Amino acid sequence: MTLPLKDLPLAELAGVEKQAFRDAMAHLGSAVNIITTDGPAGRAGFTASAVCSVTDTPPTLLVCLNRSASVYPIFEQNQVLCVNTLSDLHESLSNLFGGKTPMEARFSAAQWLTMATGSPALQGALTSFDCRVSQVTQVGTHDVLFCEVIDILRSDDSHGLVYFDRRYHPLMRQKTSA
Ligand SMILES: NC(=O)C1=CN([C@@H]2O[C@H](COP(=O)(O)OP(=O)(O)OC[C@H]3O[C@@H](n4cnc5c(N)ncnc54)[C@H](O)[C@@H]3O)[C@@H](O)[C@H]2O)C=CC1
Ligand SMILES: Cc1cc2nc3c(=O)[nH]c(=O)nc-3n(C[C@H](O)[C@H](O)[C@H](O)COP(=O)(O)O)c2cc1C
Repeated sequence: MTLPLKDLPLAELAGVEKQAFRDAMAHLGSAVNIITTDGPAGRAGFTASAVCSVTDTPPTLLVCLNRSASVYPIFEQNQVLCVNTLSDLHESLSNLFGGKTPMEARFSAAQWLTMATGSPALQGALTSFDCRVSQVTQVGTHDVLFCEVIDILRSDDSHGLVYFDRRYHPLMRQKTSA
Protein backbone atom coordinates (compact mmCIF):
# COMPACT_ATOMS: atom_id res chain seq x y z
CA MET A 1 0.00 0.00 0.00
CA THR A 2 1.37 3.47 -0.88
CA LEU A 3 0.65 6.16 1.71
CA PRO A 4 -0.33 9.65 0.51
CA LEU A 5 2.58 12.14 0.83
CA LYS A 6 0.96 13.91 3.81
CA ASP A 7 0.87 10.64 5.82
CA LEU A 8 4.52 9.66 5.27
CA PRO A 9 6.74 9.88 8.38
CA LEU A 10 9.03 12.96 8.27
CA ALA A 11 12.18 10.78 8.09
CA GLU A 12 11.05 9.38 4.73
CA LEU A 13 10.33 12.84 3.37
CA ALA A 14 13.67 14.31 4.43
CA GLY A 15 15.45 12.62 1.54
CA VAL A 16 17.17 15.49 -0.28
CA GLU A 17 20.95 15.53 0.02
CA LYS A 18 22.77 18.81 0.60
CA GLN A 19 24.52 18.60 -2.78
CA ALA A 20 21.24 17.94 -4.63
CA PHE A 21 19.75 20.98 -2.89
CA ARG A 22 22.73 23.16 -3.88
CA ASP A 23 22.65 21.90 -7.48
CA ALA A 24 18.95 22.78 -7.66
CA MET A 25 19.53 26.18 -6.01
CA ALA A 26 22.12 26.96 -8.69
CA HIS A 27 19.12 27.09 -11.09
CA LEU A 28 17.59 30.04 -9.21
CA GLY A 29 18.95 33.33 -10.49
CA SER A 30 19.35 35.95 -7.75
CA ALA A 31 20.59 39.47 -7.16
CA VAL A 32 24.01 39.78 -5.56
CA ASN A 33 24.50 41.94 -2.48
CA ILE A 34 27.32 43.02 -0.20
CA ILE A 35 26.05 43.21 3.36
CA THR A 36 28.07 45.62 5.50
CA THR A 37 28.06 46.66 9.13
CA ASP A 38 29.99 48.98 11.44
CA GLY A 39 29.63 49.61 15.16
CA PRO A 40 31.01 48.59 18.55
CA ALA A 41 32.23 45.21 17.18
CA GLY A 42 33.97 46.82 14.19
CA ARG A 43 33.49 46.91 10.42
CA ALA A 44 32.67 43.83 8.34
CA GLY A 45 31.05 42.77 5.09
CA PHE A 46 30.15 39.66 3.14
CA THR A 47 28.55 38.71 -0.18
CA ALA A 48 24.98 37.39 0.02
CA SER A 49 22.47 36.07 -2.48
CA ALA A 50 20.04 34.95 0.24
CA VAL A 51 18.24 38.32 0.53
CA CYS A 52 14.51 38.83 0.14
CA SER A 53 11.77 41.42 0.62
CA VAL A 54 9.45 40.45 3.51
CA THR A 55 6.92 43.28 3.88
CA ASP A 56 6.62 46.99 3.02
CA THR A 57 4.81 47.77 6.31
CA PRO A 58 7.24 48.28 7.97
CA PRO A 59 9.75 48.02 5.07
CA THR A 60 11.62 44.84 5.90
CA LEU A 61 14.22 42.64 4.20
CA LEU A 62 15.60 39.31 5.30
CA VAL A 63 19.24 38.29 5.04
CA CYS A 64 20.49 34.75 5.71
CA LEU A 65 23.94 34.60 7.36
CA ASN A 66 25.88 31.40 8.00
CA ARG A 67 26.89 31.26 11.66
CA SER A 68 30.27 29.77 10.66
CA ALA A 69 31.25 32.88 8.64
CA SER A 70 34.12 34.91 10.11
CA VAL A 71 31.90 38.02 10.02
CA TYR A 72 29.11 36.42 12.08
CA PRO A 73 30.10 37.65 15.58
CA ILE A 74 30.47 41.20 14.25
CA PHE A 75 26.96 41.29 12.73
CA GLU A 76 25.56 39.59 15.84
CA GLN A 77 26.87 42.39 18.07
CA ASN A 78 26.34 45.47 15.88
CA GLN A 79 22.63 44.82 15.11
CA VAL A 80 22.74 47.24 12.14
CA LEU A 81 23.61 46.56 8.51
CA CYS A 82 23.43 47.91 4.98
CA VAL A 83 22.29 45.75 2.03
CA ASN A 84 24.22 46.97 -1.04
CA THR A 85 22.78 45.48 -4.24
CA LEU A 86 25.53 45.15 -6.82
CA SER A 87 25.66 46.41 -10.39
CA ASP A 88 27.28 44.68 -13.38
CA LEU A 89 30.56 46.49 -12.53
CA HIS A 90 30.94 44.74 -9.17
CA GLU A 91 31.75 41.14 -10.04
CA SER A 92 35.32 41.22 -8.66
CA LEU A 93 34.14 43.05 -5.51
CA SER A 94 31.56 40.31 -4.99
CA ASN A 95 34.32 37.69 -5.13
CA LEU A 96 36.46 39.67 -2.64
CA PHE A 97 33.61 39.82 -0.11
CA GLY A 98 32.65 36.18 -0.74
CA GLY A 99 36.07 34.68 -0.14
CA LYS A 100 38.64 34.37 2.58
CA THR A 101 40.04 37.86 1.99
CA PRO A 102 41.03 39.93 5.08
CA MET A 103 38.46 42.61 5.94
CA GLU A 104 40.68 45.63 5.21
CA ALA A 105 41.46 44.32 1.71
CA ARG A 106 37.74 43.88 1.03
CA PHE A 107 36.88 47.47 1.97
CA SER A 108 39.93 49.10 0.38
CA ALA A 109 38.82 47.86 -3.06
CA ALA A 110 35.88 50.33 -3.21
CA GLN A 111 34.59 53.70 -1.96
CA TRP A 112 32.07 53.88 0.89
CA LEU A 113 29.66 56.38 2.40
CA THR A 114 28.44 56.20 5.99
CA MET A 115 24.69 55.70 6.47
CA ALA A 116 22.62 56.83 9.49
CA THR A 117 23.14 53.51 11.31
CA GLY A 118 26.91 53.86 10.77
CA SER A 119 26.93 51.02 8.21
CA PRO A 120 29.00 51.53 5.04
CA ALA A 121 27.11 52.10 1.75
CA LEU A 122 28.93 51.13 -1.44
CA GLN A 123 29.32 54.07 -3.82
CA GLY A 124 27.82 53.05 -7.17
CA ALA A 125 25.65 50.26 -5.78
CA LEU A 126 22.30 49.82 -7.53
CA THR A 127 20.58 50.26 -4.17
CA SER A 128 21.74 50.57 -0.56
CA PHE A 129 19.23 49.72 2.17
CA ASP A 130 20.29 51.02 5.59
CA CYS A 131 18.77 48.74 8.22
CA ARG A 132 18.33 47.92 11.89
CA VAL A 133 18.06 44.21 12.67
CA SER A 134 14.57 43.85 14.16
CA GLN A 135 14.36 40.08 14.66
CA VAL A 136 16.59 37.02 14.30
CA THR A 137 15.53 33.40 13.76
CA GLN A 138 17.92 30.45 13.63
CA VAL A 139 17.29 27.87 10.88
CA GLY A 140 19.86 25.09 10.53
CA THR A 141 23.32 26.54 9.87
CA HIS A 142 22.05 30.08 9.26
CA ASP A 143 20.61 33.04 11.13
CA VAL A 144 17.73 34.71 9.31
CA LEU A 145 18.10 38.43 10.02
CA PHE A 146 14.91 40.47 9.62
CA CYS A 147 16.05 43.99 8.83
CA GLU A 148 13.89 47.11 9.10
CA VAL A 149 14.88 49.57 6.38
CA ILE A 150 15.38 53.10 7.69
CA ASP A 151 16.99 54.76 4.67
CA ILE A 152 17.61 54.03 0.97
CA LEU A 153 20.12 55.24 -1.65
CA ARG A 154 19.38 54.42 -5.31
CA SER A 155 21.20 54.62 -8.61
CA ASP A 156 18.69 54.49 -11.48
CA ASP A 157 21.26 54.28 -14.32
CA SER A 158 23.37 51.25 -13.48
CA HIS A 159 22.79 47.77 -14.90
CA GLY A 160 22.11 44.79 -12.67
CA LEU A 161 24.13 41.72 -11.71
CA VAL A 162 22.61 38.25 -11.44
CA TYR A 163 24.16 35.12 -9.93
CA PHE A 164 22.91 32.08 -11.86
CA ASP A 165 24.42 28.64 -12.53
CA ARG A 166 27.39 29.51 -10.25
CA ARG A 167 28.37 32.44 -12.50
CA TYR A 168 27.72 36.16 -12.69
CA HIS A 169 25.61 37.61 -15.53
CA PRO A 170 25.06 41.31 -16.34
CA LEU A 171 21.39 42.32 -16.50
CA MET A 172 20.86 45.25 -18.86
CA ARG A 173 18.16 47.88 -18.41
CA GLN A 174 15.84 48.38 -21.40
CA LYS A 175 16.26 51.86 -22.84
CA THR A 176 12.93 53.70 -22.56
CA SER A 177 11.80 54.98 -25.99
CA ALA A 178 11.21 58.73 -26.33
N1 LIG B 1 22.95 31.04 1.39
C1 LIG B 1 24.26 30.85 1.46
O1 LIG B 1 24.82 30.70 2.54
C2 LIG B 1 25.08 30.86 0.23
C3 LIG B 1 26.41 30.51 0.32
N2 LIG B 1 27.18 30.50 -0.80
C4 LIG B 1 28.58 30.07 -0.63
O2 LIG B 1 29.41 30.69 -1.61
C5 LIG B 1 30.32 29.73 -2.17
C6 LIG B 1 30.16 29.65 -3.69
O3 LIG B 1 28.83 29.24 -4.01
P1 LIG B 1 28.43 28.53 -5.40
O4 LIG B 1 29.54 28.72 -6.36
O5 LIG B 1 27.08 29.03 -5.79
O6 LIG B 1 28.43 26.97 -5.18
P2 LIG B 1 27.60 25.98 -4.29
O7 LIG B 1 27.53 24.74 -5.08
O8 LIG B 1 28.21 25.86 -2.94
O9 LIG B 1 26.12 26.60 -4.13
C7 LIG B 1 25.09 26.47 -5.10
C8 LIG B 1 23.88 27.21 -4.58
O10 LIG B 1 23.41 26.56 -3.40
C9 LIG B 1 22.98 27.52 -2.43
N3 LIG B 1 23.86 27.40 -1.25
C10 LIG B 1 25.20 27.21 -1.23
N4 LIG B 1 25.65 27.08 0.01
C11 LIG B 1 24.57 27.21 0.80
C12 LIG B 1 24.39 27.17 2.19
N5 LIG B 1 25.42 26.95 3.03
N6 LIG B 1 23.15 27.35 2.68
C13 LIG B 1 22.09 27.54 1.87
N7 LIG B 1 22.20 27.58 0.52
C14 LIG B 1 23.43 27.42 0.02
C15 LIG B 1 23.11 28.87 -3.08
O11 LIG B 1 21.87 29.20 -3.70
C16 LIG B 1 24.18 28.63 -4.14
O12 LIG B 1 24.14 29.52 -5.21
C17 LIG B 1 30.05 28.41 -1.47
O13 LIG B 1 30.97 28.30 -0.42
C18 LIG B 1 28.66 28.58 -0.92
O14 LIG B 1 28.44 27.83 0.26
C19 LIG B 1 26.70 30.85 -2.01
C20 LIG B 1 25.40 31.24 -2.16
C21 LIG B 1 24.47 31.29 -1.03
C1 LIG C 1 27.63 34.73 -4.87
C2 LIG C 1 27.75 34.43 -3.39
C3 LIG C 1 26.63 34.46 -2.60
C4 LIG C 1 26.73 34.20 -1.23
N1 LIG C 1 25.60 34.26 -0.46
C5 LIG C 1 25.67 34.05 0.87
C6 LIG C 1 24.52 34.18 1.69
O1 LIG C 1 23.43 34.54 1.22
N2 LIG C 1 24.67 33.96 3.02
C7 LIG C 1 25.86 33.59 3.58
O2 LIG C 1 25.93 33.39 4.80
N3 LIG C 1 26.98 33.46 2.83
C8 LIG C 1 26.91 33.69 1.49
N4 LIG C 1 28.04 33.59 0.72
C9 LIG C 1 29.30 33.25 1.36
C10 LIG C 1 29.85 34.47 2.14
O3 LIG C 1 30.00 35.59 1.28
C11 LIG C 1 31.18 34.13 2.79
O4 LIG C 1 30.98 33.04 3.65
C12 LIG C 1 31.61 35.33 3.58
O5 LIG C 1 32.35 36.18 2.74
C13 LIG C 1 32.41 35.00 4.80
O6 LIG C 1 33.60 34.45 4.42
P1 LIG C 1 34.72 34.33 5.53
O7 LIG C 1 34.20 33.35 6.54
O8 LIG C 1 35.92 33.86 4.78
O9 LIG C 1 34.91 35.69 6.07
C14 LIG C 1 27.98 33.87 -0.65
C15 LIG C 1 29.13 33.84 -1.45
C16 LIG C 1 29.02 34.14 -2.82
C17 LIG C 1 30.28 34.15 -3.66
